[in-house]
Amino acid sequence: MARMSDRLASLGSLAASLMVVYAIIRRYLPLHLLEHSLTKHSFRLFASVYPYVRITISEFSGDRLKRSEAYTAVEAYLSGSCSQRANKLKAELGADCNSLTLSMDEHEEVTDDFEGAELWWTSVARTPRSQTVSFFPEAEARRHYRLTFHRRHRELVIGSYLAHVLREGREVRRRRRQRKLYTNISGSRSYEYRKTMWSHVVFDHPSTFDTLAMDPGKKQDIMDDLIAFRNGKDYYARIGKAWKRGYLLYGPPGTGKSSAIAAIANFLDYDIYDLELTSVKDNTQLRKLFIETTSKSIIVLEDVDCSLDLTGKRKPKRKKEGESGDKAKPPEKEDKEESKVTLSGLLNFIDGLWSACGGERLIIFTTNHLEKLDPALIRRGRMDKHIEMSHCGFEAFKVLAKNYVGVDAHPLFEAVRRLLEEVKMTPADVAENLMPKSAEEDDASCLGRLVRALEMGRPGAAAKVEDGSSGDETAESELTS
Ligand SMILES: Nc1ncnc2c1ncn2[C@@H]1O[C@H](COP(=O)(O)OP(=O)(O)OP(=O)(O)O)[C@@H](O)[C@H]1O
Ligand SMILES: [Mg+2]
Repeated sequence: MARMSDRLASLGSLAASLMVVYAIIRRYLPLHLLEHSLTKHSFRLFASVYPYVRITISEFSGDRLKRSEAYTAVEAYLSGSCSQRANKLKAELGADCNSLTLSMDEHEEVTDDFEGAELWWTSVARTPRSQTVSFFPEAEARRHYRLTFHRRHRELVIGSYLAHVLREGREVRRRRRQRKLYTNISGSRSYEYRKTMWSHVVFDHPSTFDTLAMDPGKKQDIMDDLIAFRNGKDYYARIGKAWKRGYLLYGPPGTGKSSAIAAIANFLDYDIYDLELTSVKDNTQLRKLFIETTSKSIIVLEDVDCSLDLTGKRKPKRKKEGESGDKAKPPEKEDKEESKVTLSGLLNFIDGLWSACGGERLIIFTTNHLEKLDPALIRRGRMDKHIEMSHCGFEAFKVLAKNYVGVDAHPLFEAVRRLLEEVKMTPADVAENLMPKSAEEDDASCLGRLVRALEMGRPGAAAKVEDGSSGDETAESELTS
């Protein structure tokens, strides 16, 4: 594949000949009256023999405040191909701080192919000839990418290649970016003075569908649904529905609702907006919060039954079984001041006209008490998919056993299977029993602890312990063997 610089070298000799001819004409003929028109014509003549078109993409647009999105997309697009083709590369620390991201160094050229057309990208940096002293000389350089291609590819480049570069470049940037976990809880209440109502940290939760313990069929169903949603842009447009989907995760505490949300975010590679309703002043603020969310994100309302009661008057959040009412309840005054988000405001938030802006958002509610929720809030269309997170079954146990003690099969599995049919234990409790308590503890010991805990949970187990009789003789013999 010929480099653009080689092709330009041969064109250069043609241009040089033309310039010599032009210089001779200028020297010997009184052309001052005709100079303007001749210059124009000589350029036309040169353009007619110069078959290449150039497009320049500058780093900063007019105001120089923000890097142009087109430039960053081209930079990301080229970083993939340049690592294989360019000779001079620049390396910077990537978003994960563990790897280096490569990009083309200045005045370097790479060749690209697109549908049979050959195109050349050059990275150019020019330092302005000003004498001003800058503390950041690097930042002063004006950079741009130059795309050069044969004029016969003009339609292809303008019609589809540039869109391809933008799309691919954005995708590369998306893959490299760090995902974020946003919250609307803020130390200061003066949202008005801040640029955004959300604050964020880097989202780095290790939960995935591989580590999530649930029935494999149910898990696959959720994953298929998520894939259909992520690829559903055209479908949603065709059926006239905003590109968003509601999930309701319900089940007792410790069954993996929050873990499932993290697994979904990791699976889709989306950001999470964790919405704390009790910190939202009113419906207007709720709408603002929604508008400020970006696409490719999950908006989460945890324990929605505790955030808003069915009459629209909010209750303090996080008031769960075992928690004292006083602890969870905010001061009286604050309650009165902030009880302005209504049920209808929340319904609007989920599927009002504003909720369609931006697209590609998943809204997930979690609750421990499905029966407490207003049917309007969870009807299909608002919460399209209802997922029950239930007590640990044998299949879910196998996932936990693999993750926590690294075993796929063990003689104690049969006892666990029988006991799980009888005893309701949450995956959180199963996981806690399986977790080795010291570096020396082996898999049999961890599984044995789980079997004993399950035995204790059997109906009437306490009475049997008191009268000295054993619960499950088979399990007992497997444990001692
Ligand atoms: N299905 C599961 N798969 C894997 N781990 C689980 C699962 N359920 C619970 N766990 C473990 O138990 C812990 C608590 O789970 P999680 O916070 O997801 O429960 P939850 O349903 O959100 O509970 P709550 O209703 O109290 O918010 C997690 O840190 C995780 O390690
Ligand atoms: Mg939770």
